[in-house]
Amino acid sequence: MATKLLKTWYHLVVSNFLAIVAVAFATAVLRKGWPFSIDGLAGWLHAQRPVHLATAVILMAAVAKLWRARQPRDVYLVEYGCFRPRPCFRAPFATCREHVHLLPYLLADKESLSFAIRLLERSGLGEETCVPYSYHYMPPDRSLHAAREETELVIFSAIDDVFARSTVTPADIDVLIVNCSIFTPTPVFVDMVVNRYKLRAGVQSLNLSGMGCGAGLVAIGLARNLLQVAAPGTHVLTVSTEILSSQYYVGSERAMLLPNCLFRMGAAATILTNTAERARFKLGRIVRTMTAARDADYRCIFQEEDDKGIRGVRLSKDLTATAGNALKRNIVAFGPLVLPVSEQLLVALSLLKRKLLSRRRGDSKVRLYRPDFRTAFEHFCIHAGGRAVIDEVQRGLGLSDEDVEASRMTLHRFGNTSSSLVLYELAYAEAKGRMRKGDRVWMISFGAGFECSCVALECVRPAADAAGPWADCIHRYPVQLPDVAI
Ligand SMILES: CC(C)(COP(=O)(O)OP(=O)(O)OC[C@H]1O[C@@H](n2cnc3c(N)ncnc32)[C@H](O)[C@@H]1OP(=O)(O)O)[C@@H](O)C(=O)NCCC(=O)NCCSC(=O)CC(=O)O
Repeated sequence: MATKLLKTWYHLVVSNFLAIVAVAFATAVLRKGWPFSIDGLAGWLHAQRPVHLATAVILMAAVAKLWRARQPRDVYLVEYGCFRPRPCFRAPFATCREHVHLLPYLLADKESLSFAIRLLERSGLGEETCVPYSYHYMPPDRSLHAAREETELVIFSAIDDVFARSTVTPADIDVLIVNCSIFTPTPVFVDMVVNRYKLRAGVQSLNLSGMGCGAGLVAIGLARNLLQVAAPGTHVLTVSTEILSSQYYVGSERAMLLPNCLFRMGAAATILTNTAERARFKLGRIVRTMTAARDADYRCIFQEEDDKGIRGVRLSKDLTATAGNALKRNIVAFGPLVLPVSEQLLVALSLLKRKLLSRRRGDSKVRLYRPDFRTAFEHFCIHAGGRAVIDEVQRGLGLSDEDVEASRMTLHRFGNTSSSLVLYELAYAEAKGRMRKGDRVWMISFGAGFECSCVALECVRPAADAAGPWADCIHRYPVQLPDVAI
């Protein structure tokens, strides 16, 4: 109790140190110079030549305007929308179990069969996650036609949702960014969207592919960069998805079977702009870290053919450790931008202590202080790549079960929907009514490459209702997750 109180006082004093010094200084100056005479000041101004006063005012106004113009514009999230799958797409465990028992290549390899079932049951996914129509066929329909059908369903639903929730119309969109990692048809996704919503001929469009689950935040970062220098009132529409139909792995290699168990259908769309009206969130700091220079990291999520020439995506067993390391590197840059001074001071002191002790005793094992990110954020949206990925981030950042609830529940309800996941998690916090004006959100994503992106948001206006992907089930969450420790 006493330690908690001490910590609160410490944060209060250190975080407001500059303000405290400024007030003390101003008081000292006032005490020395008091009493000021208004008449004296008026007299002094009167004694100046009017032309000098006017020049000074104009000069100050020009400098202020120039300074303001050189500042990057603030960027806002106007609204976001997510694809909500209908119950007919559900893939309960019983159906998955039955289906894998009907796949001849898995039947021939009993070990891989039981491995796939065991992983599914321990993955953190629930009974209501959804897969595209193509997966409900036996064997799965991996045709281009099926993939295109899935694409149109998920991305148009997400875009319809975001337009329905905001006053922005398709005619207002100036820039369009769509990301999908594995599947890239021709014409590409942006053309599909332009065609469907009849966007203006001059719309700038970008398609991001092959970047895995991290691409959703990469798209938001790209939109932010464009909006910071664009004319006021510019609107960017981003769409994040992963199309599964053509990617179902029909072999028996464990590391390549894992994506079949984890990935589920989903998509999310956001509208961003650079004026504050109509905004729901203000974008804060964004930091992206690439670790692809390390061979192991580069091959961590790898699309290739197995021994039998069957194409799939191999997920390395080291993925969670790789994600943890990438996040650590990211935090080195992100932390100082978002943490309060009081936390940064504690990190600096522990660094100093380690340096001194290692010099004196050769003891380099002094633990560094782990900053408390809960002093900087009220909500955490961690890419729910799998149960172990959330475990790793929770452990690494020292977060509580409540802090990672949105991630675990999203994995349970929707599965790993790839780059759209973090927006489903944001929707969870909003649907639960936990988001308040001024609340800060930390989004963390990982993606093939390997890379880690962090985005900070501040809530300007919470959602008016719980409509969205969680509308029909939020009352059942949080659910008790099965204990898989044994
Ligand atoms: C899959 C799990 C739920 C399984 O958890 P468990 O509690 O069962 O325990 P576990 O980790 O020991 O694994 C159980 C068994 O699976 C094996 N196993 C685990 N991961 C494996 C892998 N990648 N390749 C091959 N085998 C693997 C283990 O060796 C062990 O085998 P045995 O029992 O024989 O010893 C978890 O490991 C997990 O969440 N892993 C991370 C999943 C992941 O990579 N997600 C990221 C997706 S990519 C992404 O999201 C980003 C992107 O696409 O860009």
